[in-house]
Amino acid sequence: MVNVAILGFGVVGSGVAEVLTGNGAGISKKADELISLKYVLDVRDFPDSPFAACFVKDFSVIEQDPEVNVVVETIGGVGAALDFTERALKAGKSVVTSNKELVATHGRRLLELAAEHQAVYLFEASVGGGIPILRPLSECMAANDILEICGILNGTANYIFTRMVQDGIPFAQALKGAQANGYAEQNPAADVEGQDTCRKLCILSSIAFGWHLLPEQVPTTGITSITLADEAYADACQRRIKLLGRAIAREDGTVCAYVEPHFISLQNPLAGVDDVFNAILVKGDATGDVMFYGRGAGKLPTASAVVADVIAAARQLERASYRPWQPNRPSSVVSSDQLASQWYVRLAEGTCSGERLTISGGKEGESGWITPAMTRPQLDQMLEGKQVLAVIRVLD
Ligand SMILES: NC(=O)C1=CN([C@@H]2O[C@H](COP(=O)(O)OP(=O)(O)OC[C@H]3O[C@@H](n4cnc5c(N)ncnc54)[C@H](OP(=O)(O)O)[C@@H]3O)[C@@H](O)[C@H]2O)C=CC1
Ligand SMILES: N[C@@H](CC=O)C(=O)O
Repeated sequence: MVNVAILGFGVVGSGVAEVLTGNGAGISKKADELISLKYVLDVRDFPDSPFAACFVKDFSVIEQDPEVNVVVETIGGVGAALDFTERALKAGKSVVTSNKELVATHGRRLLELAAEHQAVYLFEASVGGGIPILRPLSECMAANDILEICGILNGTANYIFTRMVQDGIPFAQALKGAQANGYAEQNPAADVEGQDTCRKLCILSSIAFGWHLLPEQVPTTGITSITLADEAYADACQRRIKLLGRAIAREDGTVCAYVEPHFISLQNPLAGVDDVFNAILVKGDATGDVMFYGRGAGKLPTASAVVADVIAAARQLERASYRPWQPNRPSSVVSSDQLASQWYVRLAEGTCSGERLTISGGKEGESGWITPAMTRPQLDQMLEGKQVLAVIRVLD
């Protein structure tokens, strides 16, 4: 019998309770064990919940109960979530989480702590919501050297772009829709300013390259400055705007990782990824491109990934875990400034070298451009003295 405790009964935690109990018979069969929900911990009260009898307020009840084998952490952040995770692992309980902030910053140490206490630490739901990505990357692609990871990794940002383009609604209104659907972080700044994508890119890179890439090493630009005018210029040159996390392995062993919105051509498979969907292109030296696609956020898709990890933890405690990755290598990270590409530029007035884009109903004097390929420092030099309204990297 495997007893589960859920920490944090929000969007994901309540979904985990629903899936665990709703699909209970099948789940227990797949785990070769009866899996039972014993506790739910939350700061709030949920008297009307069907799980009301499971609620506790004090984590030590869970920590000290020898019958609890698996703890699901769906609180988020690096405060109480870190404290409870460490205490659960030290008590020999396996921990399953959707908390990418915690994994991206403390994942290496928590994997080591789990191994020291014969427990496992699993976090499939921390990247790509319901998309199976971490285990396939770590196991099914293990024979490859990973050359590049490039993905739409934030459901909220992608939902916002889709609503802006398809419904013509402004950014703030589209963000409200993402929040109403339970896609956004508690503080949605992490979604729209790119940190959430950055954290997921760090987790993917740490697994792919075998050493801990830290969020502070990844230059990150979000989507808050993107307007309907930029979307119109993207449309005018048969491109879509998408927020991408990219990590490129270079021949000298260094990695160039960054998060930025991109103008991507309609031929790129990522261009057609809309709404809350995420997609991750992984290029292996043997496989070439492999694409992972599915719902990147939301209650039940994310709960699906969490519960799959609960089953993995129940089935094969000693084999389910990721190998702790190596410590960070500060000298192995190179700046995206070195990466040449074409750029979309929107100017308040004047001209710029490259192809001029035309939209109907644009503001007087304003113009959009696709420049020749160059690095960001070269672009900044070219634009010196001009009134620049937007700059977005192009990826064809
Ligand atoms: N929503 C999604 O689609 C996805 C979310 N994630 C990640 O999963 C995690 C949870 O996200 P989500 O469910 O959306 O977040 P929610 O804010 O909906 O849920 C978190 C819950 O934990 C409660 N909580 C806060 N502090 C404590 C504490 N100290 N002890 C017990 N409970 C506490 C919160 O209460 P209160 O509200 O009162 O603060 C809330 O009920 C985050 O790390 C998020 O990034 C990952 C993939 C998808
Ligand atoms: N806020 C996140 C939730 C899933 O990780 C997102 O929108 O992708």
